[in-house]
Amino acid sequence: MTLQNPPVNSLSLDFLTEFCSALEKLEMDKSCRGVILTSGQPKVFSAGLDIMEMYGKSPERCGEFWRAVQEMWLKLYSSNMVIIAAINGSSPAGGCLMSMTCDYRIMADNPRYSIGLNETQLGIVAPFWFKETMVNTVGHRTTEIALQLGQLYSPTEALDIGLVDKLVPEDQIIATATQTMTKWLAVPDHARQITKSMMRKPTIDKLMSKREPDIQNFVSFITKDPIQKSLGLYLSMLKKRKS
Ligand SMILES: CCCCCCCCCCC/C=C/C(=O)SCCNC(=O)CCNC(=O)[C@H](O)C(C)(C)COP(=O)(O)OP(=O)(O)OC[C@H]1O[C@@H](n2cnc3c(N)ncnc32)[C@H](O)[C@@H]1OP(=O)(O)O
Repeated sequence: MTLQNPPVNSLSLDFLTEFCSALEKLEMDKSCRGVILTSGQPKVFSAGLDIMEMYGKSPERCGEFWRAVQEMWLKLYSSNMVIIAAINGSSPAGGCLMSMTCDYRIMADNPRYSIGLNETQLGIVAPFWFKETMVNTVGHRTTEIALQLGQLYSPTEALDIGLVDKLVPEDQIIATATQTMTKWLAVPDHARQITKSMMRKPTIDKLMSKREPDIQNFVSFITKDPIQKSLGLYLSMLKKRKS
């Protein structure tokens, strides 16, 4: 699957809806046992959640957006397929979350790229299921530091902490992902799928049982004046940096 939402693959409501529907089709297709997730945009895997979906929007619209974010995470994290992330660009916040739901992460070895959950840098807070996905990936202590600082890691740093599994030159990323997929698909599906589910079920069940309160939490948090102000400042910083 190639992410194509120019310029930076930000995760808008429409894009998330389209993504989930495409993933569901693959999940139901018995001939599809694995997916390589990559970006069709230069330099960026995904810029994370579309900040415009959280800025100046009605509570109803924010709730609809958050349900779509939950759906994307649930579909990816609980997929029966082998999902390999070929991270061919920067992957902050929601982009990092998306990468962490995959079974294996291969990143392009380019020091200009970065990956991490940088929410606190925007004045917002990564919800419990973002946090738990990271704990499940790199452990508790590393997550505590990463989340409080809103740390973005270079590919080499990400490899050191286990946030990605392998670094390769960018032009070898798909070939490496394909070789890796062959190895993963050599394991009998049922045994691998049960094992994957055993590892991830507690985190998935926790969000499933708290979906509505999590949406309400998000809406009440994101629509608060000081949070809207922080997002506005961050957006103007992004635009200014460009000029
Ligand atoms: C008590 C607890 C309660 C908890 C309740 C929940 C709380 C809320 C949780 C919310 C979780 C949020 C998760 C997120 O994912 S937030 C998004 C974070 N993303 C970022 O910080 C990335 C920002 N972008 C960048 O750093 C760069 O754009 C990037 C490195 C990705 C690419 O750089 P590049 O130089 O190639 O491109 P530009 O910066 O020039 O960007 C091009 C245009 O795209 C716009 N842009 C970029 N990122 C976003 C985005 N995420 N959303 C919307 N728009 C984005 C950028 O402004 C440029 O626009 P213009 O061309 O119009 O200037």
